[in-house]
Amino acid sequence: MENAEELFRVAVIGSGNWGSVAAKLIASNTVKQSMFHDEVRMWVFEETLPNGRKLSETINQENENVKYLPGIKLGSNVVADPDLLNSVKEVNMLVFVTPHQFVEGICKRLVGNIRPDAEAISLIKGMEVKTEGPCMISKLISEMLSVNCCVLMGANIANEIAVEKFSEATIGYRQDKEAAQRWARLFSTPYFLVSAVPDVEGVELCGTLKNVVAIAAGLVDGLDMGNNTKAAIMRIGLREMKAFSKLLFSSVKDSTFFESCGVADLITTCLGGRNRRVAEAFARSGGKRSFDELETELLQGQKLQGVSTAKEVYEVLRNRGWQSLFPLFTTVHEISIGLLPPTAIVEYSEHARNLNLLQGAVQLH
Ligand SMILES: NC(=O)c1ccc[n+]([C@@H]2O[C@H](COP(=O)([O-])OP(=O)(O)OC[C@H]3O[C@@H](n4cnc5c(N)ncnc54)[C@H](O)[C@@H]3O)[C@@H](O)[C@H]2O)c1
Ligand SMILES: O=P(O)(O)OC[C@H](O)CO
Repeated sequence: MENAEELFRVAVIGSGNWGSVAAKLIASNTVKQSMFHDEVRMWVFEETLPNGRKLSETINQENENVKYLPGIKLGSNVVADPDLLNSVKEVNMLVFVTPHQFVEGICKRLVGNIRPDAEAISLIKGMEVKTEGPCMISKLISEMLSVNCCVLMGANIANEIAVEKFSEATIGYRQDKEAAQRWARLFSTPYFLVSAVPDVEGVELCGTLKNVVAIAAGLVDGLDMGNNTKAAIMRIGLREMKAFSKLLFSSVKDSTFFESCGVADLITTCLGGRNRRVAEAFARSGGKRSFDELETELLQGQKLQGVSTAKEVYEVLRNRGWQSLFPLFTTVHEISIGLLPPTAIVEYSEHARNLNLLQGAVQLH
């Protein structure tokens, strides 16, 4: 902070389903806590609604995101703004919450246009794959904008938090514990319990990779395989999440997988998430309808992260010759591009062999 008495000003960059709930959570705190400026700006990727009105105008008039979070009041101190650069003016706490595929473009526009003392947090579950290797979204934000970037992930189906049902979340931070505590103060409410761990990569990889496992869980639902099969998929998936994370970053801690961002998010997403839902419909179509088509039909503008993340993970596996070590991740991608039928997710003989390999290759216990 340039001036010790200056209040922290927050902007939420993104206004989808989770972005809108994040704005609501934050707005309920900024009005109560004197360290924060009351107003919360929310950048809106502008669109015209079927009634001809602009989404941002409607949000400001009705205090509701009628497209991505209908029926929920955001708080009168949330101000929607379709102008990205204006939305971050004077802001020193930037909350990134868009589908991961749009972040790089957004950051390019923000370069040179944010406060030098700004700090960031990413609620985005996903990664990018560059020629030099995988790049987590928090690192992309941090490097492009020269800001410290924490992450917040957890068992957080947005529609449930919107109606204030109790849930937990995990902040991952690198060194700046004070910043992590400030983020925790900004997000915590009696129904949204936030804790912080010094493991950015572990927290972010949990949130990212569980979306691939959720696609697998949706496939077994669509094949009517039952609960035992789904539990097996979740167990194998968790094991691959942990092995992949530790191979990429030796600093990732085992304990992170027992936080909300780990096993809890995996469970909620595999039971009730959008990735699961669309994958179920894909399997029920026998793989004949594409994920893109089903996403458009079922989610009405909301975005899946699991299919693109499976592709990104697959690229990493292929580049490093690790495919046979990660049969579930590999199979999800090959099913999603039509190389294998949906039933391949439960053809286990090869998986079992490969899981033994995995145990030998990676220190799992
Ligand atoms: N929805 C949830 O329950 C939930 C919970 C936790 C984390 N997340 C994560 O939060 C992130 C954001 O998800 P969400 O649910 O808020 O979004 P969403 O899927 O509901 O909405 C899609 C958003 O993308 C915007 N968009 C479309 N095209 C764009 C473009 N070209 N450039 C920029 N924006 C564009 C839309 O306007 C909309 O705001 C994702 O990484 C997701 O995995 C979601
Ligand atoms: O609806 P999904 O599958 O995008 O998952 C939502 C959240 O990530 C659950 O924590």
